Amino acid sequence: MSEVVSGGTPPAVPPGRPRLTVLSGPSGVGKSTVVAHMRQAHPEIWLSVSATTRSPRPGERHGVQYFFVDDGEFDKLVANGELLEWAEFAGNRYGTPRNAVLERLAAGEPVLLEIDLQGARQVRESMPEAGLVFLAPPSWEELVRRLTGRGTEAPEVIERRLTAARTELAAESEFDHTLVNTSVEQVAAELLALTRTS
Ligand SMILES: Nc1nc2c(ncn2[C@@H]2O[C@H](COP(=O)(O)OP(=O)(O)O)[C@@H](O)[C@H]2O)c(=O)[nH]1
Ligand SMILES: Nc1ncnc2c1ncn2[C@@H]1O[C@H](COP(=O)(O)OP(=O)(O)O)[C@@H](O)[C@H]1O
Repeated sequence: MSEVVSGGTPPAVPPGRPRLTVLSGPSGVGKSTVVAHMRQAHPEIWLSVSATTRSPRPGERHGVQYFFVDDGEFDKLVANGELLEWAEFAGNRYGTPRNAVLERLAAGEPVLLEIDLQGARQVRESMPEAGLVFLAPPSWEELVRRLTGRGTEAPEVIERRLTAARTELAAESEFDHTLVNTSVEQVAAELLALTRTS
């Protein structure tokens, strides 16, 4: 007869070893770059694809970087409870589709969310076992350089994002871990370690 240890299926996420990791940090700090670098070598880390009302940048594709939806569609996602969290950021709305995340977690796979501070706070409330990681710039000047140098936003959009960045940088202490994005390779390795143990 096989031994019954706890009388049930073990939880997909053992206590103290959450497999849900949230990565936040100011726009332009390098979140997408670091995540892409990590996932190139470790595609098993599943990255949630968010819904957003912002317009695609050149090269972005529906269902890859984001699900690009209009205001009405986003309203429906909210009304139907289909989002795990959502927030308005610099004039657009962004949200994490709930079911896909829960399915991956139930399957025991490591899940990564790349979301803003407001979203990170909501996840902390609804899924306190999540590991919250803050990606910080080496300096304010370097953040401005990266955001401007990326060349994807108009000057007034950059200004909005830098205003949000001040609030986000001030909230760093709410996170479980801070990684400073000086070297993409190094930070990607540190993030990988956190997705496994955070
Ligand atoms: N709350 C929340 N924030 C998101 C979500 N998806 C993306 N974001 C955040 O929205 C902000 C703007 O994203 P984006 O327009 O792609 O600009 P970028 O991060 O500067 O490349 C970033 O802080 C993202 O992390 C989401 O599903 N929920
Ligand atoms: N460690 C780094 N050193 C120098 N430039 C970086 C580094 N990480 C990212 N970048 C650059 O900074 C810009 C913003 O990076 P991105 O990944 O788009 O940021 P985010 O996703 O946080 O908005 C990009 O042009 C990217 O190539």
